[in-house]
Amino acid sequence: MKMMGESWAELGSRIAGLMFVWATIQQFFPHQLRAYLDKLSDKLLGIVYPFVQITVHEYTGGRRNEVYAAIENYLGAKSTAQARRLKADMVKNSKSFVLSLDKSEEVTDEFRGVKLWWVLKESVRSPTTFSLYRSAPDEKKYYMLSFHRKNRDIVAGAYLSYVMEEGKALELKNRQRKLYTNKPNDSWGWEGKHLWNHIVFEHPATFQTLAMDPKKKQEIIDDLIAFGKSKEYYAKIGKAWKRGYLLYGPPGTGKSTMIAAMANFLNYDVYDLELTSVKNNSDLRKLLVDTSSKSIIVIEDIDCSLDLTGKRKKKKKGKSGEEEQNDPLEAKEEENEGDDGSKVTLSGLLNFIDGIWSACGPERIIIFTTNHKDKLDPALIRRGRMDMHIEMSYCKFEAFKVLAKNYLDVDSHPLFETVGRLLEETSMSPCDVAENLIPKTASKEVETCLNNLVEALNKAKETARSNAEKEAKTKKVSARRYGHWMKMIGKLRRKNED
Ligand SMILES: Nc1ncnc2c1ncn2[C@@H]1O[C@H](COP(=O)(O)OP(=O)(O)OP(=O)(O)O)[C@@H](O)[C@H]1O
Repeated sequence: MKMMGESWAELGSRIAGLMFVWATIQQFFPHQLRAYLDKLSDKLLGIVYPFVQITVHEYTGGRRNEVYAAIENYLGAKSTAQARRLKADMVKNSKSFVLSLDKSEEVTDEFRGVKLWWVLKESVRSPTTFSLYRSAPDEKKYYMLSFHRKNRDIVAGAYLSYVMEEGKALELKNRQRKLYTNKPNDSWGWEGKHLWNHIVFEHPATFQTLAMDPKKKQEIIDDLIAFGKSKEYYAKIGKAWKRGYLLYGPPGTGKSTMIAAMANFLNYDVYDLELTSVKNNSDLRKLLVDTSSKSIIVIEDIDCSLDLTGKRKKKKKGKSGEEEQNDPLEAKEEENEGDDGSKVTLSGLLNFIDGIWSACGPERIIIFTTNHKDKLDPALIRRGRMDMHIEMSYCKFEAFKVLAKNYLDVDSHPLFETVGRLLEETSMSPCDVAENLIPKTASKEVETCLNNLVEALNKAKETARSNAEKEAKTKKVSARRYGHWMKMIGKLRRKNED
């Protein structure tokens, strides 16, 4: 049995054939009669066949058509529910196989009350065409969309854009994400291409498994959601669509885990930029330009990557005490060279974040991590550059509950109260808490694991107390010595005065 759209498509092609014959015969009619017959045939055609068809071919100009790929994705979900015959393919860069319509299958769609029919068609490529596009296969596949001509505007305008957007979003959702690391400059490819190595990004961290204060976590999630939806807003205010996050806190508090959770949440790629292997500001710019949108660019331990503090050139004081401009050449040299031999400078990095080059692709996030926020130049982390400063702190009770759920699959236990009290009395990173929750023996009993943690927390508390005592003692001794020396100096002064 023929389907609705397919029958219309067939009827359409038959009518097209008739129209061709009609057009050939018309050549022999006088001019006035031809114009009249043209009008008449248009009217007749409108009555017999009120449908319009749009075809989208898989290959155009020898390349795979992006629109075709988007339609394939868009129809994939609908096809699963409607079509009798489906095709399963493993698509490049996709994490799962993709279901799509098989040949001559039809899918019905509805958009703002308008009914539409999609059919996948296939014809054999003619030998001449094939020789032109050797990379394309023998079969010529195309989607045919049929709809009533009264809906022409809505389909050509809103519907097709909607299909493209949805198809691209689905492609993004199904694709395999990547973790990029920058190659050393001497192994960059021809014409400065292939500047990054990549592997598949498969980090399991999510916001659900991230141990931190739930209120703070929700704030970050809300911020990310708002960012993802702010395309129009950024365009309206005339700012590049990007956002900066500074993650700071002691080692093992989850800064890297947070980045992985963010990337998984947004479905973004991650570019892990190792600043110490970047030769100069110009290479830094090239690396930035070679990143894609929907990505997170990370510079971990920014304070250790380069000595970025105080690199900004201060203006020299002139004799009059007024500030003078530096010699332009000297300024340029100093601008281009750091103290540690590396030539990436603070100003280069600032340009990287918010210079004109940083707007070369939309929807990007830049993250810096550090264990020492106070060591960073304020210019680098001021609001607007690093829009949100996120402190990753030592483990408190709320964060512990997440870890207990992750590692022991428990929501409560009589020992929770003791753990909560001890976490208030001592500082232990989530990394160390997690480490102590992992069963050390064959026994995987919750009680044993929690007791291990209590023991570790008591030990940490004791170590902290004795360290504090030692420090206080050292300070007391220093103060005594200081008093003694001050007395001696006083005595000598008095003697000299006498
Ligand atoms: N907040 C957290 N939530 C869940 N797991 C955590 C958290 N913090 C640390 N961990 C665990 O500890 C390990 C180390 O944490 P992570 O590397 O994210 O810390 P970091 O702050 O980036 O440390 P560093 O400053 O040393 O790079 C992670 O693999 C994770 O298993």
